[in-house]
Amino acid sequence: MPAAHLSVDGISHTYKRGQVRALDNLNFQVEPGEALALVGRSGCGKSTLLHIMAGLMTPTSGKTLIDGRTVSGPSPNWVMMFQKPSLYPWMTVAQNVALGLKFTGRTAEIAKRVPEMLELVELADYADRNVQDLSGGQQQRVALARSLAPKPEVLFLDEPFSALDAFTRNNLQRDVRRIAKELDITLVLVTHDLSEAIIMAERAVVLSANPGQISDIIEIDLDNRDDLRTPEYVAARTRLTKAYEKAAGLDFEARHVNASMPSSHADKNMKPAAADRAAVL
Ligand SMILES: Nc1ncnc2c1ncn2[C@@H]1O[C@H](COP(=O)(O)OP(=O)(O)OP(=O)(O)O)[C@@H](O)[C@H]1O
Repeated sequence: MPAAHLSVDGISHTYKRGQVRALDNLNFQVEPGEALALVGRSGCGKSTLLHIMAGLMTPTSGKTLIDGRTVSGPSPNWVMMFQKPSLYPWMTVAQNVALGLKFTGRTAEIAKRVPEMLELVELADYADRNVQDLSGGQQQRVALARSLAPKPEVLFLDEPFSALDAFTRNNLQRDVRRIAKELDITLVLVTHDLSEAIIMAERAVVLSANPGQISDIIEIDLDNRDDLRTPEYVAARTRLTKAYEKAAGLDFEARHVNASMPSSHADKNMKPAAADRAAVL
């Protein structure tokens, strides 16, 4: 099946009966097979938008179209991965991966598809292990295999790697991008981490907050996503950082506060703008 095209058409969303304006009239397209990142400061509406796009929430107004069909709820054709992989601890790796197919009534495909998926996420030797015995990164790979087994057209990622160490996170970012390209899956990813957006996505939608609006859409045109020292990477990083700062309304004081503060203290006792700056770095 060819990759899906997404269209976000005039999406607005409010919470608390209109008291919180989370999103205001968002319009953009995601091309078939494209990987698109949603970035912006905390509270700008990234998760709200992703949940709406995946059919897990109904917007106050507007709609998402996937290949011309209005998204009105969850579907096996578009799947979401979260920060914490929700695996069944009493089941083996293979059984967890099979669940995606079981839930969609495709049990006949399990015998062929599960080993294929485990191969893809480099866990072929772990099929009979209990998921509890796996590392956080390996568990996220199991969740990925489970999501991909029913051959979705779109994969939504809500900061799925943020709980992992830098090395594991880096490997997964590259592997998920590679797998999405191999399987011709359209990818939409929410991230706080601008490096993650650059490694994984061809474009980033940068949101400003209160209410969430599109501040910029940045092209990330890189030939080589493995080497983070190339001039292209540095240029993309600079463009995205500037767009993020503009959208977040970060000022000189925020930079100063952050520059004098160890990163382990970045979230505590810090003004919101400074905490955002920490997220950029
Ligand atoms: N259930 C809710 N009820 C009321 N307000 C909410 C609810 N969920 C989110 N909001 C508000 O909507 C706005 C957008 O929230 P959202 O979680 O989508 O932002 P975000 O960019 O994903 O934030 P973060 O990066 O911190 O996860 C924020 O002002 C938030 O406080």
